[in-house]
Amino acid sequence: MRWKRQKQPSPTLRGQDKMSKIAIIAGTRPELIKLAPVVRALDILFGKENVTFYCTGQHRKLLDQAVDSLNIHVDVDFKLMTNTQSSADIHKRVLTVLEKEFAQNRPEILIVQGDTASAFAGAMSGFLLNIPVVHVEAGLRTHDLTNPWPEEGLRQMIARITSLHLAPTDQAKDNLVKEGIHSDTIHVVGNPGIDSLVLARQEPNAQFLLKPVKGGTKEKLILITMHRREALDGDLDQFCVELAKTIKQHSDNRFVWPLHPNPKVRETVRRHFPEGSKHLNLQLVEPLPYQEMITMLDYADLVISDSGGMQEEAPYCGVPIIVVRDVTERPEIIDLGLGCLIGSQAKNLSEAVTNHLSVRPQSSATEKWQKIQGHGKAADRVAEHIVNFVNQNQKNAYKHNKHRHKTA
Ligand SMILES: CC(=O)N[C@H]1[C@@H](OP(=O)(O)OP(=O)(O)OC[C@H]2O[C@@H](n3ccc(=O)[nH]c3=O)[C@H](O)[C@@H]2O)O[C@H](CO)[C@@H](O)[C@@H]1O
Repeated sequence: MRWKRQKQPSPTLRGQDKMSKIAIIAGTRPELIKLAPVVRALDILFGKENVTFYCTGQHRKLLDQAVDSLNIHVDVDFKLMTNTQSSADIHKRVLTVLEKEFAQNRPEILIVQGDTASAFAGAMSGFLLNIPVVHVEAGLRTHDLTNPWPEEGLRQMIARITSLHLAPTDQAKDNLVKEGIHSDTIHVVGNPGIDSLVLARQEPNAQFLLKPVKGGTKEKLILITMHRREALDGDLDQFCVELAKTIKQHSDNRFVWPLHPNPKVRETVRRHFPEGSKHLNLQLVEPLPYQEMITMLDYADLVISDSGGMQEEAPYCGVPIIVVRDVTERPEIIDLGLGCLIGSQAKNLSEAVTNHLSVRPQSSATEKWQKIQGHGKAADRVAEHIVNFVNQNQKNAYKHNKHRHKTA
């Protein structure tokens, strides 16, 4: 996927005395996928030289794969990941490097996305240095601090220290208002991750799909991703038990599972499906480059997943999703009949697969979800609100300075 980072600022900003410096922080694959279109839109409005895309390197391999696949340029990569990193450790190191960086290159605003350690520590560094924080994907909630863990807690804490909340949906905005966030500071913008998806669908990469597994022509393709941390103490084990039954009962269909690199995920999965064992209709593969993943998704008949992004992307492509969790922060997809929640123990997985393979989601429901997600134009809305926010901040600062000079 190709996009250019342009140098000329738009007319919207030409009247300004000084060009604003914008910092954007990402640390993981999904943040990169969702922020790449935002970086591109901000480059156009503010000029590339005023937009710095920082990468903490919280997740190395998946992040590098996404950088390549999205062809996005990272300006500063802190390369923080270690093999033994704990959650506290990564938070501490992100805070430390950003404090040092911003002491030298202070941005006017700082943008974070979602609910990762990089997003939280990034927001915290802005808060502590008195730099206004903009939160993309604000307001997603399960209201259960253990699920997803630690993401739900991180999202809620980011909201407390954010100045501009860019919510993907009306529901997300309502969640924030109920938490006492002033509605003037919240804007519903859709999901910029879908902008990346729309672009990826324009250049399908079907390499992986061309490799036949069984030679069957009527087989349906079921795509699996599973990696939630709260599932690693038992639920993932139970999921594998249910999956083993399911692939047997659906032996005419093909199941493909790109395995997350987390060693705990791999070790659990390999205990149930050892390398070299004959599960002819289950393929365990390496994580797919983003573009191949989206092509695969477009070909898929069903998705089974605990991922946040997959809950947005599958329904967008009209592919039903079985969500292997107890709660979801994207209840709209269940309400619209685009998927179901079967619980983190995946009881009745096989039955759910049968049901979803026999009925496709209604196209009117898919269209509603596509509209909610912003039709691939969310990044422009994000950028527009950021321009207004920056302009407003500069006006306020000007008034404040004038007042100070008068009273001095
Ligand atoms: C439960 C939850 O909501 N979790 C959060 C989590 O992401 P989330 O749970 O979405 O994280 P994942 O690691 O599942 O990433 C999903 C993304 O990776 C892509 N993919 C997946 C497998 C593969 O082999 N190749 C590939 O490219 C998918 O197409 C999707 O775009 O952090 C995100 C970033 O802050 C947030 O937006 C989400 O809210």
